[in-house]
Amino acid sequence: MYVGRFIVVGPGVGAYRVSSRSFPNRRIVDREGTLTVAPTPDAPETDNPYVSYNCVRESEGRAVLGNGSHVDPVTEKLDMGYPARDALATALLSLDYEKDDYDTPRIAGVVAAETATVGIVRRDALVVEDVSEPTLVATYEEDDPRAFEFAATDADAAAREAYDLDFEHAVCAAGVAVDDAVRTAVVNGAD
Ligand SMILES: NC(=O)c1ncn([C@@H]2O[C@H](COP(=O)(O)O)[C@@H](O)[C@H]2O)c1NC=O
Repeated sequence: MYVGRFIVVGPGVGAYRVSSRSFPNRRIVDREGTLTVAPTPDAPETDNPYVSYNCVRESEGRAVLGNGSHVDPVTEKLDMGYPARDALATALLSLDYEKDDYDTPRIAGVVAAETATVGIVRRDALVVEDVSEPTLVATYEEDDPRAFEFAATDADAAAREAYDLDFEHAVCAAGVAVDDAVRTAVVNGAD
């Protein structure tokens, strides 16, 4: 099954995977703790505004994950002191779903050591909820957050598990683990 981009978030652990039919020539680059989805050097030029963005950022001991430019305002709202629910709701609603051929939803999560919050804005809904166990939400098909079996407890394992999940067209994945610090890891398919 093809679900496009997806996140899995739960207290203390999270992952984000880029799956892509249309733009497979991409990778995740680690720039001092901010993880950025970027084209590989051999990628064809594109004017699609939705395929390069920060997919993981850190805010005061929490990790923010998501599939587009909304990751930045979610992080900035957290920095300002907004609760995770409000940071997600504000940023997702203001940017809304992507204005592409698929009305692609924006998905995001905030992972703290003991808590996690997941969000999606689709054409028909804005959903933001606190979750107490690993929870999946994706851009297509799996676009209602649901509890999801996810064994990883550290960042490397989370990135690997997300990359290896049985959804089509894996491109690259990021993992996060949060306890007294935020740790990140990356798996790039091209490596
Ligand atoms: N975040 C991403 O990495 C991303 N990659 C592709 N998209 C959007 O989704 C559309 C469909 O892409 P695909 O056929 O690869 O699933 C693209 O035209 C683009 O507008 C993205 N936007 C949201 O997921």
